[in-house]
Amino acid sequence: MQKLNWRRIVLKVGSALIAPDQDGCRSRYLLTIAQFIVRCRSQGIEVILVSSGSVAAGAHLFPTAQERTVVMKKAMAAAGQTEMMAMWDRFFDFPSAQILLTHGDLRDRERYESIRETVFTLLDHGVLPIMNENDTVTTDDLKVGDNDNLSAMVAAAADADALMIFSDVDGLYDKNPNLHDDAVLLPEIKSIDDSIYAMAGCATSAVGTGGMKTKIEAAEKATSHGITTYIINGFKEQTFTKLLDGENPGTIFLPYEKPMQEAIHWMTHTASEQGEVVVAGSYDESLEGETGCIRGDEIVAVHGEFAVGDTILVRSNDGTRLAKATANYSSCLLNFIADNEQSEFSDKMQNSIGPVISEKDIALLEKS
Ligand SMILES: Nc1ncnc2c1ncn2[C@@H]1O[C@H](COP(=O)(O)OP(=O)(O)O)[C@@H](O)[C@H]1O
Ligand SMILES: N[C@@H](CCC(=O)OP(=O)(O)O)C(=O)O
Repeated sequence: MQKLNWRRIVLKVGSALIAPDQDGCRSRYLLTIAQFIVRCRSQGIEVILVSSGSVAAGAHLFPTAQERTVVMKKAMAAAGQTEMMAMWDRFFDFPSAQILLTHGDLRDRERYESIRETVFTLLDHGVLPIMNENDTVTTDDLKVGDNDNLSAMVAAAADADALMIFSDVDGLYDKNPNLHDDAVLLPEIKSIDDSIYAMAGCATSAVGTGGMKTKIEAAEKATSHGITTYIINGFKEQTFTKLLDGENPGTIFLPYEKPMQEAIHWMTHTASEQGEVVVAGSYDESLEGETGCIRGDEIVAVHGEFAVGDTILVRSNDGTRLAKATANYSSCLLNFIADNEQSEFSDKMQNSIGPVISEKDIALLEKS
């Protein structure tokens, strides 16, 4: 067998593979995935598993449930997660560890660093991290909402070389293959633009969450961090043989040639802004020329409440999203600077505190 040149990979397993009959966990497909994990580890490849399926796995424990309300799904997830972890654990003769998280954890830089450190420590000690969204505690504001995007955030946090999204189709087709007989499989995607998103339809399986759209979003997040991304069929054994032979069994999304630096990637794709600073200048005037230099007299308005170190959105007054950045000032102080007519005051502040946003903590956004 040829030696694969991945150092660390993230595998994302969809609900349909965990509970194909929607009647509790089944080992039918997981056994092959588990064998793949064992083979990768025996070649020295570090593996992180993102496993969906807690709701699908737990549903059978609530036979009298009339409807799948949000609260009912949370209860199913809480109960199903235990069954699912027990199932995974049975396959391995090495330890595994459960990490449940939300977007609230990933978008907070301190908690994000803590997740990274824990994952690296587990890997250093040969423990398999198994991750999922913490469905029981999520709210609309706190959740990632789908494990495709979550797995891409995890892959970026873990500095993985490859992200493999195992689904119930062979890869990305030019249209939904479950609805169109003439759909064509696309083996390689060099760059992701609107035409790629236009191919994605919704999930047609009973248990899937995001369909192809969230998988393309995940591929965009991961490839922009230099992570090769696969969408592949987890139901077929030959998928795993091909992967181990170094072949492409589905769709491969090629990584950016110039990947974003880790902190900028986190700010662009994982952090969400706590507030907004509206500036008078245009994109080029405010940010491209002297990156990070926003003068106090350029600030038109400050929206939301944020503290030093929070992520903010910089927007021009024509509505264009210019950048995401780490705030060096609180919203309270920036409001004061914006309201103060005398520019000497803001100059004095900036001379002592520094620029409103710093050059190293700024992610320029597309003009949108
Ligand atoms: N262009 C497309 N190519 C492939 N599958 C597509 C496409 N558009 C929509 N789909 C649907 O996406 C489904 C996979 O997504 P989903 O059901 O969320 O799976 P998972 O549980 O693996 O995340 C496929 O079964 C298919 O019905
Ligand atoms: N956190 C949820 C999974 C949500 C999800 O993204 O599901 P899927 O589309 O099957 O990957 C669960 O464990 O049921």
